[in-house]
Amino acid sequence: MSTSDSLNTELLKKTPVFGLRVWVLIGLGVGLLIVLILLILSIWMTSQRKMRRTFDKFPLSQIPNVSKEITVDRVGGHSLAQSFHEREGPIYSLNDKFIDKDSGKMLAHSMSKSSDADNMSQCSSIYHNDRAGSSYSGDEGSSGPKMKQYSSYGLVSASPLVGLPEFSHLGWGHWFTLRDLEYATNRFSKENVLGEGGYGVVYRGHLINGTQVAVKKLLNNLGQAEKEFRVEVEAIGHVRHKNLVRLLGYCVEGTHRMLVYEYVNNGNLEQWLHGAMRQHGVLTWENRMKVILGTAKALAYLHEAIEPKVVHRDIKSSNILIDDEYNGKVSDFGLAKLLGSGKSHVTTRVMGTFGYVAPEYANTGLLNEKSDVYSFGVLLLEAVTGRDPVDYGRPANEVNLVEWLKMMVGDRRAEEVVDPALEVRPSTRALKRALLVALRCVDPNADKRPKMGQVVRMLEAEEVPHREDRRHRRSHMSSMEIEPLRESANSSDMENNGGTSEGWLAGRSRA
Ligand SMILES: Nc1ncnc2c1ncn2[C@@H]1O[C@H](COP(=O)(O)OP(=O)(O)OP(=O)(O)O)[C@@H](O)[C@H]1O
Repeated sequence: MSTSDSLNTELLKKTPVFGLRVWVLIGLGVGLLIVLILLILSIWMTSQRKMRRTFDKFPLSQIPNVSKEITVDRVGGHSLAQSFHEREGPIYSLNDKFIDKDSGKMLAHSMSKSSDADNMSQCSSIYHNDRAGSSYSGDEGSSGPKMKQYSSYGLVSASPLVGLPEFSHLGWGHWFTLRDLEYATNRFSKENVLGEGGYGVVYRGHLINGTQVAVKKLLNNLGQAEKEFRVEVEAIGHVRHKNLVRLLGYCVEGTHRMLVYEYVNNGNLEQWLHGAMRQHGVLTWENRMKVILGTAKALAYLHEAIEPKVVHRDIKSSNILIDDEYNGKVSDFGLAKLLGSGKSHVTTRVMGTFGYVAPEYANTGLLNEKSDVYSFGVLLLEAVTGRDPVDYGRPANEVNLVEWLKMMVGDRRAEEVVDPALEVRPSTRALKRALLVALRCVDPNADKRPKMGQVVRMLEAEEVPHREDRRHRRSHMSSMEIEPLRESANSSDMENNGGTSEGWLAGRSRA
């Protein structure tokens, strides 16, 4: 028998497997193998595609660190940073750039100069320099941009990702579509409403990657041009600090204007002092001071560390959000400007909130960062006393918190102003320090109020020295810190009440 005949015979033999012949079994085996290979291939390809899509869509934690390659072009022989430094900017011009004053590095550049800023299908973005742990190392001496897509202003134009949400892979934020945010907030459901303020309704949301966010749906009757809105949001979005609520992105679609913020999960100071969060217990003195100090640092940053400086205009307890470690985070900064001051309903917003507004701002509309300092002083008094800045439920001489406080200090009754809800009272020294700072901040004379940087230093000072250390104290706490207090006390109502805060703060008893 030939070999092929014997092979045929072998193939035709029946096997114990369902009596199938050998050749049928071999065929089945090969077929199964092919199907298996195809299956594995398709699973692999699908997972690859998914991964790419997730990355494209929400790379919040995966922004590639390419800032080292950023170059800052020179304009007329000057670096941009230098030329911005040389220019005296207005208080808050969002079409301008933010610069870290210490380093002179550019924090942000508005997208208004982008050649394709008008093109909705493109996402222009900007780069930032986070003060803490910056990875920016722009080579200012470089003769030209290293990456093609940078315009000569250092702007980045991300390539259009047709059909996918835009994101700025070098900069701070995301351009969300209305659909993204509808999905995140369950179609802006009532259950997700966190609250409503003068600017619009705030919703809790979850992005597709699980990130919790707060979506502020702005009142859409502002008629603000799309480009202008985006320019301003992008400028605000770059101002970053541990104690400022982070803006993650925004949405501009039709008449919709939305801002997407990091979600801060532990209520706001107003709720802790007077409202919903009280059921979680009383905010301890230490946590109150932690929140206050964080707020002071954020304001010092806005006023003193960036150029042009930012005046918040609406410092109040409901704008101080609190995280689960009791860090205070200032929200709504820049919104008054963002939404434009010319619009009628915004006018009241620009004027801040009753009880917190500095007298000169309320009277004349004159605005500078010292108005924020005043509001901060009121906030501090609110935290110390647990009282509302204005409370018509109280006797006439107690309605206005600042006036009442001055009266109490003047009457040597400062120990009585502490929030009675506090289970553990602060030490006299800690109380003195807080009141000293607050009284200086609410000085009727704006020029005499300290800068926020000074406020931070005063709050951080280990302790207010004893009376016996007074000589020493002059060097410890600079005269800058003591003298204005005496003057402020003299110029304030306290004098009429027979005493000065400095007298009390120095531990003197009334003769
Ligand atoms: N990023 C956020 N994370 C968590 N909650 C937030 C966030 N932003 C705002 N909220 C909450 O949403 C609610 C509404 O906030 P919003 O700032 O709009 O109003 P407001 O501060 O009460 O008033 P105003 O508009 O006058 O500032 C508040 O309870 C606030 O604590």
